[in-house]
Order: sequence, then structure tokens, then C-alpha cells
Amino acid sequence: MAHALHFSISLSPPPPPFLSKRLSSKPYACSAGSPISSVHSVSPVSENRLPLSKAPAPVVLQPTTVDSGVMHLDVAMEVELRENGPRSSRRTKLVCTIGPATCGLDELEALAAGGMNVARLNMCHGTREWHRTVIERVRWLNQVKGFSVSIMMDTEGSEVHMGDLGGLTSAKAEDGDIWTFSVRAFNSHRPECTISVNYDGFAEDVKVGDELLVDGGMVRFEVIDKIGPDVKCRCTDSGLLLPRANLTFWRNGSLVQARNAMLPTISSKDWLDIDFGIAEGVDFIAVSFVKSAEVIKQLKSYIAGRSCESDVAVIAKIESFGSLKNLKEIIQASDGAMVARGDLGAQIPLEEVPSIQEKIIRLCRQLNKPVIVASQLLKSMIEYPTPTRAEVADVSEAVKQQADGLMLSGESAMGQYPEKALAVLRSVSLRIERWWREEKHNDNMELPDIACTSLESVSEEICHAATKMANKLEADALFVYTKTGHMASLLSRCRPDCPVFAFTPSPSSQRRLNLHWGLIPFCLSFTNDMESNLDRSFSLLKARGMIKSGDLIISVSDMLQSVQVVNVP
Ligand SMILES: Nc1ncnc2c1ncn2[C@@H]1O[C@H](COP(=O)(O)OP(=O)(O)O)[C@@H](O)[C@H]1O
Ligand SMILES: C=C(OP(=O)(O)O)C(=O)O
Ligand SMILES: [K+]
Ligand SMILES: [Mg+2]
Repeated sequence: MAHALHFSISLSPPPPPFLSKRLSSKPYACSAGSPISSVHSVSPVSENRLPLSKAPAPVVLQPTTVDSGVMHLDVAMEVELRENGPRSSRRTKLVCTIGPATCGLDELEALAAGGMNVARLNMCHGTREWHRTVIERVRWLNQVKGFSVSIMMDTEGSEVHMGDLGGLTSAKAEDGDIWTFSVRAFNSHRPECTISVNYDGFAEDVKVGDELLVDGGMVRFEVIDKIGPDVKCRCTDSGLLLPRANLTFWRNGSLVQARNAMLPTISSKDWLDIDFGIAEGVDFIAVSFVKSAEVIKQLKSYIAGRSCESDVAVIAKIESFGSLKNLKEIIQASDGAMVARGDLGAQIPLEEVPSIQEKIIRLCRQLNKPVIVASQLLKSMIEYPTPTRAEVADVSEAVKQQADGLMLSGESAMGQYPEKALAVLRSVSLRIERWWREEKHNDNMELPDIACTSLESVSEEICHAATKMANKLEADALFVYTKTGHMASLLSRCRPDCPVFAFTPSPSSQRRLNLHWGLIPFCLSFTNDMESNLDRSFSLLKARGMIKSGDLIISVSDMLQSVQVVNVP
């Protein structure tokens, strides 16, 4: 049941069933969340972190069940709408990777209150039990605290990576140090300067003289000797080794495709994780190292056969050489894409990443698929409370390119300042979006027809026309009443100057729409009578201070092929 929120009466929420669980993900310990009171205050300052220099005012959310089930909107978006007004609300969506720094209930709530639209779980790390507890916590926050945070599961894939560091959060490799990379497993005792590798063929595939890159070049080694399962390497570029960091090796300046590159994109472990994700009802499954459209089609039909509502969206991660060769087919087959710059930058020359990012974003928009820009957006904030100027410029570039979403990885998973990093994404997005609108940099990107049926063509034309009218008339918001969410995505694709209030009867459609640029998704049941739908929405939204009398609304729906222009009474 959806809980619509009002802010006057306080009610004690039921205690979360998982409160007693203590989540830990070796080598980190993490808080299991503190008891929740009815008036729960989300403080940006939490234990064992430095107080933030410019801490935002704590958000105090008092959920009640007034209007329960009538209309539901993420409570953080509601606060933002009320405070900034529709036209100044944030259009770019924010994805946070959850890890030891943010798996506690308080930390998750702080991220939700700070504008996290999607929580990402990287199946490369942690146990299924650990991930299940995080999912339960996010669900609890959604149900009891009125958020609408979606969940994205990200598969491990058959990449080569290091093992854990036996309890250490990191290890420093210095220039000239000799380290051993071994396919042996070290259960309790890991010898000094030794790292385990998850791929059995590792020692066979590398050659003396190869260059070994950790995490796309954060640390570099040269292979100097091979002794059975052990590969001896000399550090040539010092840096921090992080648990399970990805490994690539290069020969004469070219990436060596290890035999694991021939393994299926979705490993047996990934299929079990996918079963887990479907059973837990995650909203998105992001597939690592996609090489072809076939694997996406296969996964989509697997999901359709498994989950009765078949509403898990599949996101293709573009992070390998193979995916670039089949980019259009892959994106066409998927429900969205991720520019996974971490691994992408380890597979192609770094200087090619920016133009490829732009190309993928443009292609996704043309094909009407949401796209996320991921990795290293605010990397320095893992350790420092303020970003570098270059990082802010990188974030603003992605915002200018009108990517649907921006993603935090280590910054939110294991960094010292997750909430601050999220606040930076939020404020840079708001500022750059406003600037882009004021400067009328509104691109006139050619949007090709994507409709397959004549009815879909009509919807597409209606969305183009409605956007044009909304821009010209400087409307306060576009409204769309949509059963499947498709028409809302078509409006988002037009990147209108005003936000799009997307009303959909299903909570799962609402959570899927969370990822689309400029959409404010509401869960609301509606009828075929547009007149009464509008009346009802107006009175609900006005009562909650999200719109006001006189606001200009342009409304479309996927039941009635028309555009309505209305002033809020
Ligand atoms: N579930 C988790 N448990 C423990 N650590 C995690 C988890 N998720 C992420 N991390 C940490 O955050 C870092 C950044 O996350 P991410 O970018 O998703 O992974 P990776 O660096 O392996 O690609 C990881 O290297 C890892 O140290
Ligand atoms: C997001 C990425 O994938 P992962 O963190 O799973 O390696 C990436 O490589 O940029
Ligand atoms: K992954
Ligand atoms: Mg990756």
C-alpha cells in the first residue's frame, strides 16, 4: 500500500524487522541503523565522520497516513517541489551505490532525503544476505517514510578482479615493490604483498613483460616472472589497491583479451544473482560487460518468464570494447544504458572516453532509453569533503549533455562523505540545468521516429507538440497520465523546459520512471475521464503545496489522444 504523506500528524511507524541485523561486509564494519522515532531527523553528520563544513539543514520528515493510498510521490521530491517550485525542480536523477558506508538505516534515509532516486547494489561485493537487508531497509523507508527509491542490481560479470585484502580496506603499492598475483585462494592468512585473483586462467594468460593495470590504471605493475600459479610483478606506478579491484593486462600497448572474455556475459553466479534480484523485486538489473544485444534479449525473456509482472528493467552497461562495436543494437534491445567509465577507461584510451560518453548519451536519447553516467564523478570525495574543480566540471558536462542519471560509486559505497557527495551532485545539477535553460541552450536535437504502430506515432507526435507548446507558453508543468509509463518517457525524451508530472497507477512503473530525466513520478489511480482526473490531481497537488492557482499546465494521456491546456483553478 502506498502511503501519501502529510506533515502535520505524527504516527509511530512499525519497527523495521531487520533492525536487529548487523550488516557487515568484510573488511568493513557498518552500522545496522539506530532505532527510529516517530519524528525522525536525518542529520548529515554521523558517527566517525568529520562534521561537514557547510552542512545543509537537517530534513525533518514526519510521515502520516493521511490520504493513504490516494496519491504517492517521493517525499524528498515533494519537499523539493514545494521549496523550489516546479520549474526549478531537479531534472537529473541521482543513483547511489550502497556499500559499507551507507548500508545502515540512518545513512540510507539520509541519502533518500538528500535526493537519491535509485540505490545501486553491486553484486561484485557483499553476500546476498547483505544485499537483501539493504533492499529490506530501502523498502521500509519507502513504505513507512514515504520515499520512492528504486533499486538497481548490478551483476558481477566475468571480469578479472583481485580478491579481498583479508580485512584491510586498502593496501599501498609503492614504486619498485614486488607483489605476487596468485590464483591461489587465501582463506585466513594472506602472505604479505600477495593478492589473489578470481580468474583461474590468469597465470596462463599473462606473459612476462605484460603491463598489469589495477582499476584501469590507478596502480600499474610489470610482470617480471611466473612461478606456477603465482605471477610476480613490479610496481611501476604506485597507488592504493582496493578489495576486488578490476585487473586488465596490456601487451605492446594493446589490451589483452583474456580467455575469460570468451566466457558468457552472464556467469552462473550472475544468473543466481538475477534470480535473487527478481525474487526481491528489484526495479532494474544492470548487466556488466555486455557485448551483444543477444544477451540482453535473453535476459529480458528470462525475466518475462520468471516474474509475473515482468517489470524489471534491463540496463546495458557499456564498458567494454565489444559493447562499442554493437552499441546501437545493444541499446535498442535494452531498457536503458550506463556509461560505465571505470572499466571503459581501462579498455579504450582514456582520451576517447569523453566523446564516447557524448555519443552514447545522444544515441540513448534518440532511441528513447534512459542513460546513466557512472564512475569517478566525484572520486576525490571518497577522502575529501569538497570535490576538485575538475570533478565539478565533469559533473556539469554530464548535466549539460542531459544524461538521465548521474551515479556515485565508491563516493557513496565506502567514502567518508556520501551525503556531501550527493549534495554536490544535487546542487551542480540544479545550477547547470537552470543556466542551460536561461541561456536557452535548449538543443534542437533531431529525434527520429521510433514508433512501431500508428497509435504509437500519434503518441510521439502529441508529445513533441505538447513540449513545443509548453516551452513556448512557459508552462509550469506538463502532466501525463500513463498506464505503462511509455508516454512519460516520450515526454522526457523531448527534454522540455518544465518538469513532467507523470501519473501512473502502478508503484513499479512509478519506480521505473524515477530514472528518466525531468520526470516527477506519482502513483495515482485514474479513470478514462480526463476532466475528473485533472480536477482530482489539481486539488490533491494544491492541498500539498506543489502547484498553485493560476499555474499553467499542459496535459496529455495515453488513453485520450489529445493535448489539454489548463490554468489551475
Ligand atoms: N556491497 C559492498 N560491500 C563492500 N564494499 C563495497 C560494496 N559495494 C561497493 N563497495 C566498495 O565501493 C567501491 C566502489 O564501488 P563500485 O564502483 O560499485 O565497485 P568496483 O570498484 O568494484 O567497480 C568498491 O571498490 C568497494 O570497495
Ligand atoms: C560502473 C562500473 O562498473 P563496476 O563498478 O561494476 O565495475 C564501471 O566500470 O564504471
Ligand atoms: K558490477
Ligand atoms: Mg565496470
